[in-house]
Amino acid sequence: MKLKSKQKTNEFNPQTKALRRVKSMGFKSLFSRKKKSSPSSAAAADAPHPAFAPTHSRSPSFHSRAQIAELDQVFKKFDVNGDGKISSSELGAIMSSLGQPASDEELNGMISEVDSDGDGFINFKEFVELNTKGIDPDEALENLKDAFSVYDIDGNGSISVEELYKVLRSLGDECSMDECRKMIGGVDSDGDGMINFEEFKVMMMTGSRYTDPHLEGGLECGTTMAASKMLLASFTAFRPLTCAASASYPARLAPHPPDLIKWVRREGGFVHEGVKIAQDSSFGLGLVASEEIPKGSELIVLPEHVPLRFGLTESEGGDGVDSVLDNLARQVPEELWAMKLGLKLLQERAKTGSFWWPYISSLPETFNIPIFFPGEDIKNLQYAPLLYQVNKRCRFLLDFEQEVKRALENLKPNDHPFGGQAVDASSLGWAMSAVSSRAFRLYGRKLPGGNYNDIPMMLPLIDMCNHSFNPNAAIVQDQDDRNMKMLVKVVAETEIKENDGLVLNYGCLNNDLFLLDYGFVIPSNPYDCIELKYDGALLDAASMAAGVSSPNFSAPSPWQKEILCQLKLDGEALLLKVCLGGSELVEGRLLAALRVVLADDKETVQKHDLNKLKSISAEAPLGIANELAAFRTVIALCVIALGHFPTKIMEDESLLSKGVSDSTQLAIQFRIHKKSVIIDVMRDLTKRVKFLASKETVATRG
Ligand SMILES: C[S@@+](CC[C@H](N)C(=O)[O-])C[C@H]1O[C@@H](n2cnc3c(N)ncnc32)[C@H](O)[C@@H]1O
Repeated sequence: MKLKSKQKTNEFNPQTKALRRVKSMGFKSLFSRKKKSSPSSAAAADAPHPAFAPTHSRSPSFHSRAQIAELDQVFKKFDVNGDGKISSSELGAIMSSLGQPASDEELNGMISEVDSDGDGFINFKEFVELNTKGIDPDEALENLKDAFSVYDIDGNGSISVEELYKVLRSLGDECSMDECRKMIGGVDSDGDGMINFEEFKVMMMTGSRYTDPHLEGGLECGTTMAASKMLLASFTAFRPLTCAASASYPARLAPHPPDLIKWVRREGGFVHEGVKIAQDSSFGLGLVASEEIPKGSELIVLPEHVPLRFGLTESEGGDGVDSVLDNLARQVPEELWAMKLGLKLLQERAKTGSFWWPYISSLPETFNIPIFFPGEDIKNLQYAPLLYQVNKRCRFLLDFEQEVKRALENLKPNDHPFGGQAVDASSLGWAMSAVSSRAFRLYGRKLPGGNYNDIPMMLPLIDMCNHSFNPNAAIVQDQDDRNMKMLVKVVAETEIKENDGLVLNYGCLNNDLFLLDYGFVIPSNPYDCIELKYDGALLDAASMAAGVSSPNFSAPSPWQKEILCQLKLDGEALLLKVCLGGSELVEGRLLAALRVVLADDKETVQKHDLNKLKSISAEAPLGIANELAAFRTVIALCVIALGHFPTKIMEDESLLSKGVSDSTQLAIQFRIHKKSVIIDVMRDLTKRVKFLASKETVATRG
């Protein structure tokens, strides 16, 4: 089924739009000014700037002395060497600080577009002209919104003194809190001590206080300074990678992130009227149905530009990734793919005016996953295979931190992919966890052969869906053949009742993966299992404990060895990890090995195909006695495995009942579930043993 695209163009995407315009239209677009298309306005746009020829002005808001003073200040900041003109390399620095690096050729093209005197530089007159003519009001408003979001760090719709202070200081401005207070006071027309968007707009457009036509010099000065500094900051600021703790639970990067549903709709996506974001008592935020929704309904449709991906070039519909990031990503092992996309996420988190900021600001500030557990709680997991994975990830992050530092150390500030900010193991860990707990691996574009490539993506809003093995919604992808755009949708798999959460199945995973990647575990998870090493000596011990006389797992006969090789439990291509539990109960390779090594008749074994020997539902293929010996050996193995846990389930439960930290609670729950898996396997096999023993007795009697 092909979906009709609901999306027109990327109308509300200032970031992509700016980039596209910069690349295609040149330097003027850097300041997001657009000539009007009507002949009269085009003519007006070509008129000299009011400051130089007031009679031709069509842009009264830029007449003011304050405005020229602001532009002068901005010009001086850009004109790094102070020679009164902006050179190609200075322009390159600006572009990079905007996260849009340009080649020499592009830079020269941009300069020549505005360089009316043809000297290869942009002088102040050309700069003012560029910034003041042919302004499209809608677009100017959009740009102001972007600029406003730079300061409105917590996204609550107002710029506080602290926010202004933080942003200006982060730009190296030595301003004091007092100065920031004054700047805000000069603009704050409703007197609430903050700048809301209306006040910001007036300040940026007029550079003056709109409530009072008889401005005092001091006030105007304060306002002009604020506007000027903010204008500059909006071009060059970055988002801090560290974040103050938020009071609300679950803590998000911004305490009051924007409404993601509105954002998705604004971006041309679709969100069903009956879908709302709500707090779930145990799963954090989630999506719920505020009305009954019929089966088959589309719940969310994301246009192609909304998912956050790594490494798609512009021509592929992405926004490209810079070479520093690319080189770093190459050093990430495939199994830690989440770190690759994490690099991109971190870059966007640091970037001012990132298109994805409304989404990123709503991400959790921290993740309760084992790499962030205190050492004591890593030990509390009590399960070696998981401890190994956690240590591996921690070691990777520490090593990767060094790689990142090395890659960033000799970079020019403007080439820095994270806006000049230091990136350490914990910020890398945040990004990796954000991706591992929220990204989906979906189809990318259709390849020429008709196949699709597989791309991890972060899906804003869709990733608010929590997990269930009995989902009521599913992700569907559709390519709109007219524009080859890939849409990602969530569709109701069942009828959804009012107040039901929308839940997706994240995958049939064991608790190790749920804990490592998502920070939760599932009781009675049908896919949970325990991992053991196939070890001849251990199996001999287990077998003897089960009453099997002289088992020969340590020294199998040549024909048994041959079969063990086929099972990868001997020989060169060894894969000694085997599992108990999960849907198979006893992993087929282990079961076949037990049956074969406990059999002493080569001919009987060779009558059977290996797949039959691997199957637990094949009823005692090598005879009841052999099956009983195999199952009893597994039960004894389970007893040994249980004995490896330092605590018993009852002790764990008693600890939980006393009240412990979140990470201790998770670690204890995890180990309880692992022990339960072992106990369940023992229980199931004991039933089978009883049944087989009764059959054996009947057979013997018979
Ligand atoms: C893709 S996000 C879902 C949205 C998330 N609840 C939030 O607040 O943003 C995945 C995270 O949700 C939580 N979660 C989802 N399903 C869960 C479940 N079945 N049990 C416990 N936590 C769950 C976990 O914290 C997980 O890392």
